[in-house]
Amino acid sequence: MTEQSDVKLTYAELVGLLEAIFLRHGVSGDAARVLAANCAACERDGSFSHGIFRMPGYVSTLNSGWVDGQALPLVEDCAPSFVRVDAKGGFAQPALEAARPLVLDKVKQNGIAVLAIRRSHHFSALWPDVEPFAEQGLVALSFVNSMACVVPQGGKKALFGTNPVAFATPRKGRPPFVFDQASSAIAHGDVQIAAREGHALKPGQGVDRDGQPTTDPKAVLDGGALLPFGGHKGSSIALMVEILAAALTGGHFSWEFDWSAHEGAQTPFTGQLFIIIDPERGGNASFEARVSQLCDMVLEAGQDRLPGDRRHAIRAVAEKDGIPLKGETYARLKQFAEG
Ligand SMILES: NC(=O)C1=CN([C@@H]2O[C@H](COP(=O)(O)OP(=O)(O)OC[C@H]3O[C@@H](n4cnc5c(N)ncnc54)[C@H](OP(=O)(O)O)[C@@H]3O)[C@@H](O)[C@H]2O)C=CC1
Ligand SMILES: O=C([O-])C1=[NH+]CCC1
Repeated sequence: MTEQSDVKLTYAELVGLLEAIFLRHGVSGDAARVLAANCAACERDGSFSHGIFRMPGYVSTLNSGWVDGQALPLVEDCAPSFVRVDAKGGFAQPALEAARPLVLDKVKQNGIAVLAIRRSHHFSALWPDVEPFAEQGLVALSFVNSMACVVPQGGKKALFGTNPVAFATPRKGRPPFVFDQASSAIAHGDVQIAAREGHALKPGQGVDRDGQPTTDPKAVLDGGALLPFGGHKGSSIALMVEILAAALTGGHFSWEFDWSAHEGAQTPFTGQLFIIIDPERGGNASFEARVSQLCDMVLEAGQDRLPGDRRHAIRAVAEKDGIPLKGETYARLKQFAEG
């Protein structure tokens, strides 16, 4: 195999390579492990806008000093069902890991827990944050805001982030049902990929720097903005995410942080909120079976597939054959890890 030929890595091999990159660029051992597993899982599952495509952005952000890879999250037990974490300018996922035992304990005791993370950087997909809760039999919701690049419905100024919402629930006999979606018409990562690959956007996804509708991803990235999905409805969801992920947690709104002094910085410095529920407290012993039944009914009613089906199909192939990487991408990752 030459450096330039395509390669296939196991999940463990990809995690190891990404972990070496994070460590090489100043991230603590605990955080490097969490971030590498997160990013490798995105690549394995075909979440390509948040898999290894993001590694140059992680590296340039770490090199810029914008994020603290060594931050030690401070976990605060503030009420019977409320946990707060100050991520102290580090990444959100290690903050979640630091809080997880206390959150699970509170859900067990009280049936529900809210986890509010502030002063955190989130640069990934949300589904890896919620899916593990559902694998433990819990229902989980999460909200994270990002960087101002979405204009409110009918507006002229980018104010909201692309602000995704993720939901996960266990279901009987199958992997959890999970959806994870931006509140913009398209995620910023997919606009970057479209620009790189020379694809046009769909009408209604973005505007140029003069506020005129455009399908040119470069015009969106060069001073333009994205639109909320579904007009005023997506706009309200984006607004709600700002309230839950930033106002409620004590993090920055998407328009509030200033990274201009950190050339190469790409990770939004905001907040993240989780709501975790024990469905057993609903008193319905057949909850998981009811969810499965509902999912079947949706397919029977004519929907092509359910959210998560694409990811699980790609994951199954990756688990059998390995995670495919282009040779040049693999070579670049090795350079990041070694050079
Ligand atoms: N950290 C951050 O600040 C941000 C992160 N993001 C991330 O970007 C990623 C992409 O977001 P977005 O572009 O909105 O995602 P998509 O529109 O691609 O997918 C959204 C959800 O809908 C499902 N889905 C897609 N197509 C169909 C279909 N035809 N039928 C049924 N279900 C379908 C997906 O499942 P499946 O995965 O199986 O295709 C997924 O759960 C997300 O993971 C999000 O968390 C976005 C914005 C900001
Ligand atoms: O794709 C996206 O919109 C983003 N991903 C990380 C920050 C914003």
